[in-house]
Amino acid sequence: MHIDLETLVVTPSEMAGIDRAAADSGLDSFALMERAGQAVAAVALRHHPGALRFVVLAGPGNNGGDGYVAARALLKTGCTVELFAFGPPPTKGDAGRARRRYRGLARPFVDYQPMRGDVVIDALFGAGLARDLAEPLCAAIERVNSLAIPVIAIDLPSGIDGRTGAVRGAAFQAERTVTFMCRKPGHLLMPGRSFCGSLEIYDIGIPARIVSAASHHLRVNEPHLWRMSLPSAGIDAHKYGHGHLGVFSGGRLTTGAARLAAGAGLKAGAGLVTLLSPAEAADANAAHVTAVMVRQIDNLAALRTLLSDPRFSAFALGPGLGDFARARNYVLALAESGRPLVLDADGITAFRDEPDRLFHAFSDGPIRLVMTPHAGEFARLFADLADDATLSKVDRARAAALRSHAVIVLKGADTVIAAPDGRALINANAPPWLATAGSGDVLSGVIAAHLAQGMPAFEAAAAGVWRHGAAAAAAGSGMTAEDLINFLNGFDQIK
Ligand SMILES: NC(=O)C1=CN([C@@H]2O[C@H](COP(=O)(O)OP(=O)(O)OC[C@H]3O[C@@H](n4cnc5c(N)ncnc54)[C@H](O)[C@@H]3O)[C@@H](O)[C@H]2O)[C@H](O)CC1
Ligand SMILES: [K+]
Repeated sequence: MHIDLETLVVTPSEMAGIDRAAADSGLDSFALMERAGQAVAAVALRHHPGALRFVVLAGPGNNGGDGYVAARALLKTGCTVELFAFGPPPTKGDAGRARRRYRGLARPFVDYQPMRGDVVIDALFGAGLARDLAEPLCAAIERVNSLAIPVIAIDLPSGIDGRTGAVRGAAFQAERTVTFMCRKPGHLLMPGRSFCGSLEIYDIGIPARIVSAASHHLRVNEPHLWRMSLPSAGIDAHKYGHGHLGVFSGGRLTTGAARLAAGAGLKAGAGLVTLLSPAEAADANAAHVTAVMVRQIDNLAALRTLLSDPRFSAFALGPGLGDFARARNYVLALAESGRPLVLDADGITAFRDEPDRLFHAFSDGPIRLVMTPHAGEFARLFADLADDATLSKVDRARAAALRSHAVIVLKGADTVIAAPDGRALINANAPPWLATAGSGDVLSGVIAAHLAQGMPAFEAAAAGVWRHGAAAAAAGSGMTAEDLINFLNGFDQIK
């Protein structure tokens, strides 16, 4: 069986379990540290062959151990290396052994004076960072950052929490980060991701089956994880029609958001898309669309009539909707109808006073609700999860998915997609300029189009988030939400 470590993401505590399992299986743990440190030295030499001096900042744990190995390897090549040790130098275990094999000088950390021309190997803390950094660490890190000294971080930039991506006091702004076997959440979640520089993942020889057995269904969002669920995928193509997507429009002055979602839905592959518009906005909508259709829906009775047509295969509700009471009534009717639904923006906010009513409505049967909140909307439905500072973004999305029996797309530069069964993905293909007015409406439309074509909710959401990011990357900076729609690629072009 092929185990894919490329997309796997493991938390620091899972990684510690992996280390133990590797040792229990007879693997030489010092050999792992040797390979880790040697890999870092090789990266340093490859990228900085002309460094005036390599400065290894070594902490008291195994991250420091990797640093001693790297320092020894760099010394051996004739480079100038200085090592500054923070805290009690390791004496026991692999790190102690690595320290003893390093024959150079170890100076106290406080002696380090950052200088231009240095290349810093950051071996202070990795997976074992347990609390906020204090002085003199913070001041030294800030000084290195302010001098723009290139930093090669071992495993994680020191100060970045590997589980959450949070900055604990201060963190190195690394030029590159060398990690081992697979990524950690802190490499992908913000702000951690922005401190890592370019990330190199090095195989230090832990068998993939050991890594995978200790991991818990967290991955980076990549097409091969959902490609087989795409409507056009190979021999399954006949299973799916292209569906009919209904997108609810707001009132007279707030129709644009729904039109963006509808246009995106059509471009993303829904066979038919109809804007479901209140009377006051029907003319405005009709005047603006061509391939997208418009149908007047003014009340629950009209919606129920529409729902008696089985060809409507999915809905999107929320962008620009405005009227919360109407939103709640419609959502509950949609839930009853069994149709899949993307709930966004006002559709989410509409349930702020009674989230359980929403969750209850979708609590039975297969997952058919996808919610796409940004952090603020998330807090309206899941205040306790939003307030719990111990939770990572992944933990929050997972807990919310479980509670709501929905797929949660918790948006941001590091969008997390989570399912009630615990599967979770961190998205990493979105450029910063995707944060533009209307881009969330486009995302709703794309995901809803996938649902309309019969994709399961988790895959529909994951594919939607990825295609949305890819479209933004293709559109380039300065794009608008309309451009984003035009740059949505067909399924056949997803590599
Ligand atoms: N399989 C692997 O991935 C391998 C990883 N290696 C490296 O080992 C580290 C993790 O080592 P660990 O000893 O568990 O933790 P750290 O070295 O990161 O830190 C623990 C050390 O630091 C002290 N400490 C923690 N937080 C603070 C703080 N805020 N201020 C001061 N001191 C702090 C704590 O008390 C401990 O003493 C992993 O990242 C890899 O680099 C192996 O080398 C190869 C196998
Ligand atoms: K580090």
